[in-house]
Amino acid sequence: MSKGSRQTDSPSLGTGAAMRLLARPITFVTGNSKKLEEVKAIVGNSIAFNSLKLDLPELQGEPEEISKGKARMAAAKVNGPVLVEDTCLCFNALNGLPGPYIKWFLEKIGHQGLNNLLMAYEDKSAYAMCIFSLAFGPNEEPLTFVGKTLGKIVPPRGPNDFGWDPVFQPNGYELTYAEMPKEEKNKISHRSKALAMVKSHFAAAGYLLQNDGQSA
Ligand SMILES: O=P(O)(O)OP(=O)(O)OP(=O)(O)OC[C@H]1O[C@@H](n2cnc3c(O)ncnc32)[C@H](O)[C@@H]1O
Ligand SMILES: [Mg+2]
Repeated sequence: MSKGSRQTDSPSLGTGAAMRLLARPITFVTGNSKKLEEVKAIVGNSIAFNSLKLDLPELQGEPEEISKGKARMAAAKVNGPVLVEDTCLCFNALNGLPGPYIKWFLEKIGHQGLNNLLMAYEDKSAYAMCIFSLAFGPNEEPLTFVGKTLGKIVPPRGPNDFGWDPVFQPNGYELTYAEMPKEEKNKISHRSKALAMVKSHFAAAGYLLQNDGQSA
């Protein structure tokens, strides 16, 4: 884990960086409206933010570095503090792949193709991982917040609303993410675990952020 990273199971919080956000609204940048929907539902009123719909380039590399690079690009576009996230779906039998490349895998081979990738392996276990990055400007080291949910890859079940939800069944559930009520997914998801860290980070600084009503 690199410098500035927070993991769900090690909530050590620093307050210095968050204090600097007081004067400026934060912008959550994503091209994915389903992500935005979930982020809004999970944070409720606890973090005020603007949003900007922007498709940033898909980077390559280790997941945390990808998320940080995305934050730097977003901060350069917005010219202010930003929050971004990058989502991975990692198959243990494939040493973590497709990981950050899941978007293209899903687009090219679909749900059945993702199952087929694991056909030769007994081990169908996988984890969903979300890495939020908070950046104050394009030239500053972003802070990262990592959330993981463990599960397995199954033949698709449930509505095809959001990405790979129909093929991911979290441990302890008989339902895929897609089959769960949204509120249930948002209680246990990789995204909600990472956002809990983001919320703690802001809460530790003792204030709530204000937005300026600008969202797209
Ligand atoms: O603009 P950004 O935020 O990058 O949005 P994106 O859709 O490009 O998202 P990623 O680069 O993080 O790629 C993650 C892929 O996984 C999908 N995805 C993300 N979160 C998911 C979730 O909770 N359930 C199912 N699919 C998800 C998403 O639709 C993409 O295909
Ligand atoms: Mg993306």
